Amino acid sequence: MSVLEIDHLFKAYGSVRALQDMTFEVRAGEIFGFVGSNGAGKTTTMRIMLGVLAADSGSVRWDGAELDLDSRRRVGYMPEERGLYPKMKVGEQLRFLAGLHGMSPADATGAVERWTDRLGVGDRRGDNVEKLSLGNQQRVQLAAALVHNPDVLVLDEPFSGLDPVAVDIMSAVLRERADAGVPVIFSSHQLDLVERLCDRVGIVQSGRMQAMGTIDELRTTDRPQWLLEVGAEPLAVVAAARALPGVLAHVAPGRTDAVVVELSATAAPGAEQDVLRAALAHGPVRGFSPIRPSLTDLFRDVVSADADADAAAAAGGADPARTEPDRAGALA
Ligand SMILES: Nc1ncnc2c1ncn2[C@@H]1O[C@H](COP(=O)(O)OP(=O)(O)OP(=O)(O)O)[C@@H](O)[C@H]1O
Repeated sequence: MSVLEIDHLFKAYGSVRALQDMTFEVRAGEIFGFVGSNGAGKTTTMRIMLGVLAADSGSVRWDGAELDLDSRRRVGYMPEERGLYPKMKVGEQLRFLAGLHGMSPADATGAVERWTDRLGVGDRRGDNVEKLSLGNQQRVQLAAALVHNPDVLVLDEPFSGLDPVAVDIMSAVLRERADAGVPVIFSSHQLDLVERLCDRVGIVQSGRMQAMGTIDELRTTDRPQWLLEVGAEPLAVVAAARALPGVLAHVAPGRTDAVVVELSATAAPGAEQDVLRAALAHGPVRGFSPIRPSLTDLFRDVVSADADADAAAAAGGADPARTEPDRAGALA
């Protein structure tokens, strides 16, 4: 299967270490969400993937071969800073870009019509780009990334500033391209959208891939939590749960009728059922369900773990070139 491999990229801008061993892969047919705090290194990685920027070391490979000038023509790229000529007509500009990617004028015209119609800007083909709203310019920018039917799609924040209808159109287009076998990678700060749309997600921080996997894999933890909704007396239930080996419990924050139960590694298999039985012995149980962290929760965990590691390094205790947190290695 074809794979886009980002392999041990390092990049510094003067004293700023933007990428420090950035490594991950995007498989054919998957949508990969690239998330991270501001300044984490997403744009730098994408620019290196496109050859717009040179890495200090490391490589980017597609199908096992290092990306070169020729193979990069088969990549559709949507740069963060956008790259349209404001005073050029939408249709003319897209045909020009398609031509640069080697399409014949007839094929280019057909593709431009198809994509502008699909993205809802077909009636703006005769307008200068600068006359379009920012959201519509962004739709044109996506058309520019798609017009030459690329084998790989790399999109830097394609969803920022789009209205909900445009988000739906863009999401459907990305899913369609992935289903056609194209690896799709995009960066975004809209984590709900990433959670909904992506097959796998990579969370970057300080120029490294800190956690990677499907949302379900990222949620997997050796300390599963459950929410136990009880009629009354949550403290009695907390005490009963804590009496079981390896079980931690506390009243759910902001609630007077619910208990958070956490099973540590020393809890017996199926200990949650023992907790349930213990709670039922105290009164009715209205709900009992696993707590599934959102991508936003997972993201916060990664970022705060990184901040803690930085603080430890600053205090002189830890190796600044620390190893990656647990999730990264386990799920990469
Ligand atoms: N041209 C440049 N010159 C100097 N430093 C730069 C340059 N471009 C990026 N950086 C720095 O490199 C680091 C990574 O930046 P990058 O733009 O890759 O992050 P990002 O994850 O895309 O952030 P954002 O989510 O804000 O777009 C940051 O510390 C940034 O300030």
